[in-house]
Order: sequence, then structure tokens, then C-alpha cells
Amino acid sequence: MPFETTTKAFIQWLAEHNVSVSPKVEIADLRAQNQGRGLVATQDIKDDEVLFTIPRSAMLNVDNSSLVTDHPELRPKLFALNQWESLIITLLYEIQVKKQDSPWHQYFCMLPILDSDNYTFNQLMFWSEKDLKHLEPSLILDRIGKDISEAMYAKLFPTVVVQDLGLALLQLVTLEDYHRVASIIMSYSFDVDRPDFDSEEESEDEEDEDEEEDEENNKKPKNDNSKDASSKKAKQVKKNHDAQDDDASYDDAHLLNDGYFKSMIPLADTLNANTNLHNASLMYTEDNLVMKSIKPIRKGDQVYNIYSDHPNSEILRRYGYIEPNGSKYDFGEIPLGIIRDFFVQQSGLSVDSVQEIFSILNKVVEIEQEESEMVEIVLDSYDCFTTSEVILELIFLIQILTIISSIHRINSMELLAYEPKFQLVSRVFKKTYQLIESKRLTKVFLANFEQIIAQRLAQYPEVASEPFEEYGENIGQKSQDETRRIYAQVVLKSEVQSLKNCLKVEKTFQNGDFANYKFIDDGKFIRNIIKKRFSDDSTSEDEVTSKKARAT
Ligand SMILES: C[S@@+](CC[C@H](N)C(=O)[O-])C[C@H]1O[C@@H](n2cnc3c(N)ncnc32)[C@H](O)[C@@H]1O
Repeated sequence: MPFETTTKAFIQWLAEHNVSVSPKVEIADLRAQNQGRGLVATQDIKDDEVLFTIPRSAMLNVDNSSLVTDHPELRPKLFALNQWESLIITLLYEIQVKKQDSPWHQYFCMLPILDSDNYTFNQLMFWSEKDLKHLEPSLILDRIGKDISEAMYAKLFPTVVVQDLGLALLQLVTLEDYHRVASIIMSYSFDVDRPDFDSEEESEDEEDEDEEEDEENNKKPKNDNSKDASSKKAKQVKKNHDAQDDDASYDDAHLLNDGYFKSMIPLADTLNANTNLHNASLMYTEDNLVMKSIKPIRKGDQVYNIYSDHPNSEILRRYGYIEPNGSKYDFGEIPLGIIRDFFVQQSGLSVDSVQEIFSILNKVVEIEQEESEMVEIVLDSYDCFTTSEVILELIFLIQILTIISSIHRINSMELLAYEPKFQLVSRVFKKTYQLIESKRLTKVFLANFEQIIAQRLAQYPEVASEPFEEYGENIGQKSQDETRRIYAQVVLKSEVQSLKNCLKVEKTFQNGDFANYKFIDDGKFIRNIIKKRFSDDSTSEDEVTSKKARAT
């Protein structure tokens, strides 16, 4: 069916399902920009205007599906699955079994899964090895999640679907069909609170948060991948909230405990997203879902939702597009390996010794956690944001290793037995904690911090240092290979720009969480640690080291 005809049939479907749409917006063909369909303002819109209202009955989820209507006996088994599994089966049943008889058929005709005129699947899951090479050295390559997705397919088909649910008609669902449906859920679904959910199950904290949210007398359903830490439901699902995290087993009875349904919401999911141009949000009341403007929108402008605070790399992984001028939430990442190798080079410690220091730090944190809310500081990688902010864990680790390196140059750490080594690392940890608490860091820390970021930057190809450029209105006419190459370049530019912004240390250490930090001489701080430590210790190794320390 031609693109326009499909859109018109969908608009008709919306009217038949009591979706009321403001005359100030219309569905537009944005394929030239590689944006498929989107919503555009046909008149000026004020802040807080209702753009459309969707009754809950028009949503599709496991509770409100043909599968449960046709097979009410399957309800308990479907509800015992997790959100992802149940919605995948629900959608496959509508699309592959009910086909034209599905009440949502006209809606599915709009989705890429049935509308071959709409854009191709560009989520990283569908990229070839050759396409993915363009993304090196981005760490997003470690998070594509294809293996986890395939494990879910292997679990559902055929065991759960055929043996447990008796849906023989879904026996022939291929891995490709499954990936497409899973990608549609990833890019289009929302998590919508169940009005019938027993709030007694919620914790007091969650209720407090709810009260704050309720003040506005409406709530915001989270687009599938939300990680809004302040919202009630984001706490009930795991961080990032995608299939990679949602690996609960069949027996976990997830869905019933969640208090929300992962749902497809026709029309609400026609909105594209932009972190910088976000101008509309979906709210809900008991009976309806309501899309409202959150700022004035000019005639001709696109109406944009936001899919959460993701950097370009994650937007590409989950949704298959990028923001050409960078996401508001971009960050670059420093892998732990770079930090380890930097200190190996700088201090002469062996790789094994630095690894041992990491494992001691993990133990020290574990012990501290018994008393306080200490977080782990040895992570796989560290985020450096486009806002010039970095995570505290990065600062903490580099400062600790800076001090340990200096101590090692005075007295070889390699000579110490495990126990005194543990004591030393533990003491440096505590002293560094106090140093940071008093808003101080050392001068050598700063130099090391800059060099570590510089080493990460050196791993990127030159093109990633070039400024963002408009790739033009005609991106939709480029070949798939070319489009993906351009998208990968934009991701690398986002990361490089973020890392470079974190080199603007006057911003990094004078703003936000790290405002007004002072950089002190390392010598005095180190002397303080060594003096105290060696006067406290009595083991023979320590005495040797202590004498050496005093001699220097
Ligand atoms: C919820 S749908 C939005 C409607 C979609 N454009 C359509 O035609 O069906 C999400 C998908 O839209 C596309 N999309 C959303 N925002 C975009 C943007 N700012 N630029 C390009 N594509 C975008 C991506 O392909 C994404 O996976």
C-alpha cells in the first residue's frame, strides 16, 4: 500500500478507536530525513496544549490483547512471563496469527514491520561486522546484546510458546522475525502504569515519590527505555530497562509484580525524539493517555518526544538513528584498561600488581559497604560527559592510583606481602576519600587525569575530531552502507567531543558536583600517608620499607 494511503487508513483507524487529535497537528512523511513518519504542527501551539488523547482501550499489551481474548486460560501463564517475553508473544500472535483480523491491524501496517516503505532497521543488532567496524573504538560495541536476545529466542521458541502455551501456530517464528518484533518493542513501546495495581505492595519511599508526581494530577508513562531514577516505575525495572536487563526466568512471575504493562500506544509512538528539541510529553490519567506540549511549538515544527537521557551511541543501539549535532546526554568512555596501562607505564608497577590493587580496592569497598553506602570504584569504564562532568568514581580511582604510584616509586610495592599491601591500599583509599570530601585533589592527579583522557582520544580516528556537520535533508536517499558509516562517524564525534570537553578542566573541576576544587602538592599528602602508615606497622617487611621510606 502506498505510504500516504497507509497513513490515511491509520488516521481513520484512530477515529474509529476514539482517539481525538487536535487540528493543530498532523502525521508527516519525513522519509527524506530518514525519520519515517512523525508529527508536525500545522498551527502555532502554546505550552501545555493537548495534542491528542488516546483511550486506554486503544493500547495493546498482554492484558488487552487478542491472545488473552481468544485464550483466557493462558492468562496466568502469560502473566508469569516477564514484560519482554509476554509482549513479544502478544505481538507475534496479533501479526502472524490474527493478521487482518487483529483489532490493531491498521496500526501494524504503519510500523516498519509491515510497512516496507518505511525506513529500514538500523538498530546495531542488524549491523554487519563491516558496518560495526566503523564504530571502533566506541565501547557501544560491547553492549549490542545480540547474544542475550538470541538466548531469549531460544528459550521462548519452541519450549515456552509451543509446549507451555500450546501456540503451535507460532512454531515457525524465525530468529529474524523475532529480532524485528523485539526491535519494534525496544523502539516503540511505553511502560504504562496499571490503574488496578495494589499500591500496598509499594514501599513508603515509592509512595512519597508518587505523591510528588501526583501533584500535577497526571503522570508520565515511560517510553520503553527510560531510566528516570526519580520515577516510581523506573525503580521497579532494572537500569536501562531493556531486554539485556530483563532476563528473569519463566518462574519469576515478573509481570504481576511490576505494576505496569509494557504497551504499544498507537499515535503516541508516531512521535520521533530529540534530546535537544523535546517539546511534548505523554501523560496519563485513569482512563486516557494524553500527549501535551511542554513548550510553545511553532507552525511547521516537528513535535518531538524524548526516549530518555541517552547519548548518541545508545540512541543508535536501541533506536537505529543518531542526533546529527550530538545528544544533550552524550558521553565518551574511558575503559579501565587505559587507566591500568597508564599507571603501569608511569609507575613501573607490573600489570599484575595493578590488577591486584584493583581487587584490593574492591575488597576495601566491600568492607566499607558494611558501614556506609560506598559505591564500587573499579568499573569496566568511566563516563565523561559532554557537559564537561565526569563521574566521581573516575576521579577517585585516578587519585588513588596517582598516590600509590608515587609511593611505589619511593618504596617498591612489589616487595610487600599481601597483608601490608592491603593495609597500604586501604589507607590510601581512606585518605583519598577524605581529600575529595574536603574538595581537594593533587596536582599530579590533574596531570594524570588529562593524560589518561588524551590517551583515550588518541584511539579515535581523525575524522572523529572534526566538528558535527549537517548531513543534509537527503540522508534518506543514501545507501544503507553509507547511512550507517555516517551514523557511526556521528557517534564517534559525540564521544570525542565529550572527552575533549572533559579536558576543559577549569569547567570540570569548578562546576556542578566538583565546584571549587583546589589542587594541592602531592608531596605533603603522600608524606602524611607514609609516615602514619609506617609508624603504625610492625611486620618485618614493613620495617624494611619504613627504613627505606625514611632514608628518602
Ligand atoms: C517511536 S518510533 C517513531 C515513529 C517512526 N518515525 C515511524 O515512522 O514509525 C521510533 C523510531 O523512529 C525513528 N526516529 C525517532 N526519532 C528520530 C530522529 N530524531 N531522527 C531519525 N529517526 C528517528 C527511529 O527509527 C526510531 O526507532
